[in-house]
Amino acid sequence: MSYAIEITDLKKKYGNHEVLKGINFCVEHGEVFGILGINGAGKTTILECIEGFRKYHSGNIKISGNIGIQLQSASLPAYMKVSEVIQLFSKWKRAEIDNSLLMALGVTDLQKKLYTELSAGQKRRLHLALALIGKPDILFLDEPTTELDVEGRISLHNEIRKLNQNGTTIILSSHDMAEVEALCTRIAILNNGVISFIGTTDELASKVGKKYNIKIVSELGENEYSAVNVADTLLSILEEYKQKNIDIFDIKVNRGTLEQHFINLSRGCKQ
Ligand SMILES: Nc1ncnc2c1ncn2[C@@H]1O[C@H](COP(=O)(O)OP(=O)(O)OP(=O)(O)O)[C@@H](O)[C@H]1O
Repeated sequence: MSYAIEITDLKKKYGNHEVLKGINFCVEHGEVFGILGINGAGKTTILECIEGFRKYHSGNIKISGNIGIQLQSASLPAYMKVSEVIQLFSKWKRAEIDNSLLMALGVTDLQKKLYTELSAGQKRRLHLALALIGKPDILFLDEPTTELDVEGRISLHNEIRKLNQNGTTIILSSHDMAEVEALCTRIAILNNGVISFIGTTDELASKVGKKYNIKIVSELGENEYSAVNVADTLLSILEEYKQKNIDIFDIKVNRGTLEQHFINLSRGCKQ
């Protein structure tokens, strides 16, 4: 089988700090593949090694297709106009500017603005548009929706989905399990320099077991409970509050993040 990306035994150190201790994974053509991990786990390092921006000490990286890379925030000169940045990138990539793409990403109306005048969300959109000049087969997104509000995240997620439906293979890094659940066909979780899980989010859920957090805000303050069966647990909590005549002001039920469960499991923490 031919893969879009094949990584074999990738190792990387910064001084004596071994950040990647032998990473192995493949990304299939047409996948949205997520790399997850806590701060400092090495997500950006992996992406930058694959993109060719970072040297690595050993291992192999094979890429099949042309690539587009979404820049990090504040990575362009502050006083360049958006139109100038777009022209610069299209010359550099020797590709025509795709006006329909700029329109779809909401970049058309920003062209007269200086880069420094853009909001975080507008910068993310511009960075995505720049990454897509030349129609890459494989798109790299490093924490694509950090700093965005809910509306900005949803709209960028929709654009990412559309790109994937049109055949672009996407590899993204994130700390946000909700984001990767919404977007990714498969995920890899990075932990202490190795991949401690690879598979679908459903496979991860069945591996760690589904748990929910119940938060009760009452006249006594906030109390949190963990539950596998929400209805049964909630019922018994409510009975207890009723018997003790305690006023409840608010109840919230969230699914505990799969990522946290998994990281806890792999560190041997009590669930
Ligand atoms: N240029 C560098 N020199 C020295 N150490 C570095 C360098 N870049 C990264 N590191 C270290 O390597 C580790 C992994 O960093 P990396 O940025 O790859 O993690 P990350 O998972 O992307 O983190 P985050 O989620 O915070 O962006 C961290 O401990 C970091 O301090």
